[in-house]
Amino acid sequence: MRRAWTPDQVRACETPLLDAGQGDALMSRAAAGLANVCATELRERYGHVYGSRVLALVGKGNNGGDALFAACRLARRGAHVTVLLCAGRAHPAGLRAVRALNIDVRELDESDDDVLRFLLCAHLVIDGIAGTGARAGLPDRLGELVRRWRGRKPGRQLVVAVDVPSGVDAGTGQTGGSAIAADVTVTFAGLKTGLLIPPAARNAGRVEVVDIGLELADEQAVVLAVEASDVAALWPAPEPSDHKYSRGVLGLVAGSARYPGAAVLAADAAVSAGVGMLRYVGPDTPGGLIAQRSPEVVAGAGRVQAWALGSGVAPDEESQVDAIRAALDEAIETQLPCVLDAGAFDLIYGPLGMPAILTPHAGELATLLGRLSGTIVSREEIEADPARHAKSVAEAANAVVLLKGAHTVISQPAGPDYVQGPATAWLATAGSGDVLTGVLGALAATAGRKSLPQLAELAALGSFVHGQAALLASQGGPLRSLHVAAAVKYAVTELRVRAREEKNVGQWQL
Ligand SMILES: NC(=O)C1=CN([C@@H]2O[C@H](COP(=O)(O)OP(=O)(O)OC[C@H]3O[C@@H](n4cnc5c(N)ncnc54)[C@H](O)[C@@H]3O)[C@@H](O)[C@H]2O)[C@H](O)CC1
Ligand SMILES: [K+]
Repeated sequence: MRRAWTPDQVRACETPLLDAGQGDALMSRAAAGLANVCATELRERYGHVYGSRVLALVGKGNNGGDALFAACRLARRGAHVTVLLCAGRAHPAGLRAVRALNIDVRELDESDDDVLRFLLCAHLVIDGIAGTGARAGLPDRLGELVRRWRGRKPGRQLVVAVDVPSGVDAGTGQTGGSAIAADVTVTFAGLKTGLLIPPAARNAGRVEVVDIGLELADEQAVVLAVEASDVAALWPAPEPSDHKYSRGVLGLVAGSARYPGAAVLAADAAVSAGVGMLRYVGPDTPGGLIAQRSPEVVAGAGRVQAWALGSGVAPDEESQVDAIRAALDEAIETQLPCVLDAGAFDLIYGPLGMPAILTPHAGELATLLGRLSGTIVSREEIEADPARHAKSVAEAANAVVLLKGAHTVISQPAGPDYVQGPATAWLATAGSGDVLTGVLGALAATAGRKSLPQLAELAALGSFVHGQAALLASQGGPLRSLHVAAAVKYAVTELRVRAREEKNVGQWQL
């Protein structure tokens, strides 16, 4: 599991060490780790550190201090380093250290053209403008220069951000008018929440964590991300004694004559994800199509352990809307977990009475926000701060909210958020969401877990595996949702087999 902490949590952890006079030691470890990553990246991209042109953008705080000491280390290894002071002043000891090495130190009072020339000619730009002490957005002139640089940046140029890309809010993940877009972010002690949360997560590039001797407690992390090594342990696997009913039955109310495909895709995905049994509730079209493609599926209502409701159901499909309403009533009585999508959102007016995962995209989340809390927000506003808006709906609906997008944000009323990064942009195609509903439904039915924190973890797991299945289906090219549904089986299998091989254990032990 990837874990991230807020800047406040990191600072609280740092305070005792600073009080004990360890500040310089922390910065020196941070700078050493940063310089090592820079050197490795330079060698990989250009073959050498010696002779490479390095530009360090340096702000007035400790983030700039890290960049200055790292610049010294690179200069000692033969790099041609230029320091650009972006705020007039800078970390005093760091500045003394670069001056002692005769490193070229410039200020922002150079002309725009000169600054741009430095930016465009460097092999490597180190972004030490601001770190955890920063607000979103860069000051006006700097912001404008960074925008112009981004527009003309040479493809091979490397940008390494110190701790967080400058211009992003390290806590909330918001970006201001302009922000640095890094290839690599070298972060200290542990991930900051803004490195996982979109839109800032997009600016971070690959994130490398450098150990500087701070201990952040795993259980206090507030943003998590499921990764490949988690899947074997988290994916609900059958016991030798299981049968189809004990394994978990999913009820699916989805699709309509107008949108039959949604039901076919959700059903295919649920079967592919290894549900004990799937009961499809709905009209002959798409029922007949499902039966043709997945003969395992049983038609008609019956006992289930979870419901997946709403994909491909329009508000005027009365019989399907009634079936969703009946399923929700039953779920409230028996506390069955429900996965709600598309047409099911129209039936949500307040806190839900059963454990549920809602799977809106930004437009649907905006509608839900308006209905549940009277807040009018646009799709764009949601995309600028998805974690906050997902949390508002999670609280108002008392449910897990999985907000679909390139990054998937999973929020719950009380407990950590999860953010799953994009697997492949080819997943931006019709039917992706229906496949996800099927996967989540299968997980809810087979996991036997019902608390909202448990459902949030399942939602993150389902989202991650959905992405892995998309990678298998895509292989770097276009994909069909039907193939993503089929690939869910292979994604889970591959990750389980890999874990077994790594742990060298038998087939029932994971
Ligand atoms: N956590 C640790 O143990 C360590 C952290 N290190 C590094 O220190 C920074 C945090 O340093 P701090 O001095 O608190 O703040 P910043 O350098 O991030 O910001 C300083 C300064 O910048 C101005 N500012 C605010 N917003 C912006 C902006 N958007 N653009 C430009 N300038 C801005 C503001 O006036 C601030 O006061 C942490 O990230 C690490 O890199 C250590 O060195 C290692 C130990
Ligand atoms: K930075």
